[in-house]
Amino acid sequence: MKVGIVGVGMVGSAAAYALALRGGASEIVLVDQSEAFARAQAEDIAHAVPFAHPCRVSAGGYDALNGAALVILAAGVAQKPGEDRLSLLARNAEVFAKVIEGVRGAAPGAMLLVASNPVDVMTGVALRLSGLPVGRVIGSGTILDTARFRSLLADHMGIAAQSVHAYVLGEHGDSEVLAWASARAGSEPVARFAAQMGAAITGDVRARIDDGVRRAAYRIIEGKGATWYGIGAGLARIVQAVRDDQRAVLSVSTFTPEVEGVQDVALSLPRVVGREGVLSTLNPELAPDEAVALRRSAEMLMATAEALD
Ligand SMILES: NC(=O)C1=CN([C@@H]2O[C@H](COP(=O)(O)OP(=O)(O)OC[C@H]3O[C@@H](n4cnc5c(N)ncnc54)[C@H](O)[C@@H]3O)[C@@H](O)[C@H]2O)C=CC1
Ligand SMILES: CC(=O)C(=O)O
Repeated sequence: MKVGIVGVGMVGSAAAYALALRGGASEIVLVDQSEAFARAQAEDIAHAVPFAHPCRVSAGGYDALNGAALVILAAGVAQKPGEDRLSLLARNAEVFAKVIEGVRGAAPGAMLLVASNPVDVMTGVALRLSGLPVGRVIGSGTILDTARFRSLLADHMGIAAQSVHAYVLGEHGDSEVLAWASARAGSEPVARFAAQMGAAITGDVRARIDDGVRRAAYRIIEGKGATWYGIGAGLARIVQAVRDDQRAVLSVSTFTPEVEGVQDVALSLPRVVGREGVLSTLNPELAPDEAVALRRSAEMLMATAEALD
């Protein structure tokens, strides 16, 4: 499958690298406002290919995206230390106006996978500008937050993150909702599993994990300027679900007709992802406080998207 990536800074290049290492694409084309920068990234990533899977890595202008089945959008500005994701909206919406015109001109059939922040609102922007069907415009949403949640729960219980099934819902951002009530380890509710492992999930543990997930980006950006490895792997995971029609359950963002009484908003819920993009949406069991928090997150995202119009 040919995959394009527009915006090949930290996030776009990490996605390309993860795709190359995982064998997630037969061809990867990098596009950036600086073509020289994209060429340098492509050359560097191509040198990892002999250690991984066969894949052609190149760079070019928008026309090089012709024939791409999926294009990752990671162009625009990123947060500075202390800045929140929503503050990027006006600048990145302007960037998307140009980027989506270029992508649609060269690869009208390509599915769009949005990473630029604030990713939920940008997913709505991409949907509107592209005119594509809803299921073919996917935001990476909380795929990264869900990975952070699973990783912290797994560390606490001393088990593999792959054995933890727990999702972060709503906004990829400050109002996100950790869905504790539906979290499982193996087949057990996570609290029961943790108690059996001698690692009870006390109020303090829960607060520490919540902070660990919700504030992760702020801490990492403070420490090294940006985040890229986690999201790079998350984007590659979504691409593989599409490429292999895996029907994997992933927390990704897409335009949602109704959630907790809020209509027509892009946010994350667990979705079944396959070749045609988002195939269906699951509504996980929520505790009453989680349902209220999800409604608030949805309302905030909707108000933000409306303010942009
Ligand atoms: N969804 C998620 O979980 C995550 C999202 N992000 C977001 O991803 C985006 C990219 O972040 P980084 O890679 O760290 O930033 P970066 O600054 O390293 O890279 C952005 C790239 O976009 C390019 N660009 C800007 N305007 C463009 C245009 N009009 N056309 C083509 N290329 C253009 C720049 O030249 C640059 O190479 C940010 O919005 C950031 O907040 C970052 C981490 C996680
Ligand atoms: C920057 C960002 O959105 C993240 O690492 O979660």
